[in-house]
Amino acid sequence: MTNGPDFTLADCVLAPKVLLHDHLDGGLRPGTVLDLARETGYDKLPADTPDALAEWFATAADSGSLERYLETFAHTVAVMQTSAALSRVARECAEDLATDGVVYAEVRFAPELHTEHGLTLDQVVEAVLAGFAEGEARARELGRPIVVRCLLTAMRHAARSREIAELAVRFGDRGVAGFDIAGAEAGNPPSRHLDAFDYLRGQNSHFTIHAGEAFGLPSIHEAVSFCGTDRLGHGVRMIDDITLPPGAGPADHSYPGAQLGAIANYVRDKRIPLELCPSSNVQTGAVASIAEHPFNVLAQLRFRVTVNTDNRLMSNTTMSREFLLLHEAFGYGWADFQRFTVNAMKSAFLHFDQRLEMIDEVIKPGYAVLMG
Ligand SMILES: O=c1[nH]cnc2c1ncn2[C@H]1C[C@H](O)[C@@H](CO)O1
Ligand SMILES: [Zn+2]
Repeated sequence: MTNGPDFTLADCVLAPKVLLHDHLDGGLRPGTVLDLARETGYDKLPADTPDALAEWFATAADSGSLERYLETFAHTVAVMQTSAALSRVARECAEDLATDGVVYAEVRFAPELHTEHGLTLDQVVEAVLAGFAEGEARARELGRPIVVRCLLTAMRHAARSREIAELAVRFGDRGVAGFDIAGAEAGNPPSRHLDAFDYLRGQNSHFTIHAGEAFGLPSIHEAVSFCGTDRLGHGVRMIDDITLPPGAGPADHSYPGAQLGAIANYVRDKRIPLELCPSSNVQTGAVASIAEHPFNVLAQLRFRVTVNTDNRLMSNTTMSREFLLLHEAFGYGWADFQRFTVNAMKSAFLHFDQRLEMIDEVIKPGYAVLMG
């Protein structure tokens, strides 16, 4: 790997970044959670100042279990039940990502979780799209242009995936780029939702599936081979299908002699993107630490790795911070980050010409300046 100069967080902010895996209900500003709770009469928040609330989310999510990590979303989802709240959260999300130097983002959320106060699924999606459009406009005014698309998530323990898939297709020309399945992985295999995936394939639509996060290879195998996913949400457990030679470690950067099993070979051969989320994986216990994250092995073995935040509030993180953590753990330089960013842009649910334009007009020129 390129051992670049020592980076600061500010350097990482300057790099153009592409974010494919970020949850809208996992990225609220703490102050906004408090404002919205006050406005809607939600009185169950565990803290009453932005700092204390930020601290609570980060600590509670740091649980070592995906199930307990997911419990923290009760508070954010509770305050995202009106059109005004959804639009505000989406607008601030676009602004925050743009300020962090993200140039293209696909932000996901589950419409079915936002109908408790009577909104229809269509109204939920319309409110979020309006917020993203406002945020994009403000970012443009501030000279930090960003393109934001959304992915509609269906919860894997529920039974509304076909309906949400149809919603995604219906909004396909209005800013919804694809579909996703999320929630507690164990006991809820992706093949439960084959009907939705078959429908999406029939519509030539794109989807990603959370797989290989809390649960291992069988989940990845189903997502890839039975469901035909375009990308893997996390996919970090892909490492379970790779045998490294004895003694191989982070210092041995090229991992010669690594043996790939059938699933790992298939995912790499087909260039199926891995939406890796380093900090989130540490919090849910999928990996022990950033230094022990398989990111580097997978990158060295030329899987199509991408860097993502998952939930900025729960992980108290940003894309720039994830870059910095990877730099500190593995010594990545700008050439590496350009590769991961181009990987992500190639994997976006946009048309080919749009992806190419972002790579040629925004990403490569941005890194050329940094490497200059
Ligand atoms: O990392 C995750 N794995 C599985 N499900 C997740 C993850 N992060 C967020 N979610 C769930 C909780 C949210 O309410 C839902 C929609 O964004 O997706
Ligand atoms: Zn996720």
